[in-house]
Amino acid sequence: MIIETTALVKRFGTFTAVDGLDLSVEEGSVHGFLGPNGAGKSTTIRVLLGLYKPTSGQVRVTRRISYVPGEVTLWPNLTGQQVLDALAGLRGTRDEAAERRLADEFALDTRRRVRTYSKGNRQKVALIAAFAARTDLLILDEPTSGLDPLMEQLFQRCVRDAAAAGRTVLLSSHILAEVEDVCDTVTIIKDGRLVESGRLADMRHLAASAVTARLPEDQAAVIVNRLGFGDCANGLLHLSVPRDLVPRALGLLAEANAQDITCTPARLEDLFLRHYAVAAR
Ligand SMILES: Nc1ncnc2c1ncn2[C@@H]1O[C@H](COP(=O)(O)OP(=O)(O)OP(=O)(O)O)[C@@H](O)[C@H]1O
Repeated sequence: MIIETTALVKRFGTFTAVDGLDLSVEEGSVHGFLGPNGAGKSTTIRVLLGLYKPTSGQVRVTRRISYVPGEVTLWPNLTGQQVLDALAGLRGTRDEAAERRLADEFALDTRRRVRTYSKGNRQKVALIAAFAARTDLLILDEPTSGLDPLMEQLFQRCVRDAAAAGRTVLLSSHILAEVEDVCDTVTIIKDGRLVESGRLADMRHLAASAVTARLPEDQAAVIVNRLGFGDCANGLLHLSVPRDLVPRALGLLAEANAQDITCTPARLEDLFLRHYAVAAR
């Protein structure tokens, strides 16, 4: 594990922001870090970075980290290039060719002063510095909130490239499609506690597929009866089918000569929203 926290607690006065969190991130993985507002993601990340001292619990993490926050604040009077120079100076190692290539791809004019940059452009400076650095771990805390869709695509490619190069990525995000596209494992937290953690593929398996088909109501009723679930309205049958029962359900529909059969695999969005809602109760 490149990140491992055990029973991590972080209190601010009497308020407990992180409440006994076990977070494990395997080396080489792209790990999504999810949870509703105020769940404790940024606080956990700040503990990992050494910016906050844990109240109790253990933290193990590599020291070779690049970090990109959601709100990037930089020296306003420096140009983008001077900021990249300064960050490289602090880090001590540098791959200037990679920085130039990324600045080009992100279409960032590094000759301009940071003061004149939009939120997205400030994020680009931090992302370029992070991706170009030769660090083992990228900690990205909602890093794409200011990026347009084209840049979001480029961001996702950079994450995949980082993973292909053997680096680990911890990505905190509210953009579920982004997490679904780039992450292989996720941790969901709420109120500073773990709700769920594991491989995305396994979580998908736990969720139901949506099956619809058109067939006469009496035949639909037979299928609903045999499966033990389902709703039929206006000749359209709706089934929410656990993954392992999908072949059986489709077999029954084919036997009954159903028309317009559709089968949609579980969307992670539904799964996450369910988790958020369950956790919020
Ligand atoms: N320095 C601080 N002092 C007091 N309370 C804090 C401090 N930092 C965070 N908190 C509180 O801890 C809780 C967790 O905040 P945190 O920023 O870690 O959540 P988050 O999961 O990152 O949320 P979001 O998705 O909105 O960014 C919040 O209720 C917040 O108000």
